[in-house]
Amino acid sequence: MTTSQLTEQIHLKKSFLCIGLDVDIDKIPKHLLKEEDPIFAFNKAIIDATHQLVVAYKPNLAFYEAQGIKGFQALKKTIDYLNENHPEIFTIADAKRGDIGNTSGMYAKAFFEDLNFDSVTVAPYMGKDSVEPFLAYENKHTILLALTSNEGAFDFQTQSFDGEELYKKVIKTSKDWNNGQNLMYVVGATKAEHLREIRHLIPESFLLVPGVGAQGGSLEEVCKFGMNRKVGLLVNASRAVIYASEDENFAEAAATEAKKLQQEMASYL
Ligand SMILES: O=c1ccn([C@@H]2O[C@H](COP(=O)(O)O)[C@@H](O)[C@H]2O)c(=O)[nH]1
Repeated sequence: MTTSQLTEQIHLKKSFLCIGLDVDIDKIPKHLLKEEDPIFAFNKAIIDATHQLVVAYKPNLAFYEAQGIKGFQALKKTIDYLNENHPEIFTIADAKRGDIGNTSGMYAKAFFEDLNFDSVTVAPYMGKDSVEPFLAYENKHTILLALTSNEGAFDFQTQSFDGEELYKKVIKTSKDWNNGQNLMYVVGATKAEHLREIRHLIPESFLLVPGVGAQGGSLEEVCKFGMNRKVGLLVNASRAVIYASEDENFAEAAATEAKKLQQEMASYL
């Protein structure tokens, strides 16, 4: 999917909401446990109930890897279900990968060819040759961790080296990498006050913004400081949406929470 197609969807749906499919088997409604594949059954119900309200879904790989082969099968079924039924929805493998070049090439092949995600999150700290294998894929997107939503972001990312904060150095340096037009960046909603400066560095890039909902980030502030003339934002909420209810009505409850976020987003567009 191209970024223009993604922007079209944002305007069509009046939404830049991404739902995080972070499925913890211990948190899903108990009646689903008798299904052959409870994780996929949960995801399918959430997708069926919310797809008109969102422009992206983001399964976080940790939740699937934690379930071994069954988790991988559920992930594969989920991405296939999305690509077959909702090809207009942007998909993000939140995997935070990155390694020496030939290994990164294998990660890129796994997420872009085999699983056919539109994008994957990548850690920048092994540098250019660890990221460029992802960037080489046309119409696929590499979402680089810039300023993350967690407290530990202050340990390294906001520390100054040669008078410049490390996350800014990451952003500036990455712009010169081959196929840098395929980059997007992760900026936590909990760090919204940094978005104005980030927008000076990358006025046109899409930002994936996790941290509203369970982590307490403000959607209003994210929009105030982070929105560009083409919107340029994908705001993620996982737990606050998918675990809105533990009962049989969990998918409707998720849709209600997603609708609240979508309506607030519509008011900022
Ligand atoms: O800086 C980051 C990068 C990634 N994440 C991921 O986003 C979701 C957030 O989940 P919530 O339940 O809405 O808090 C989760 O998959 C994180 O691993 C992030 O939170 N911050």
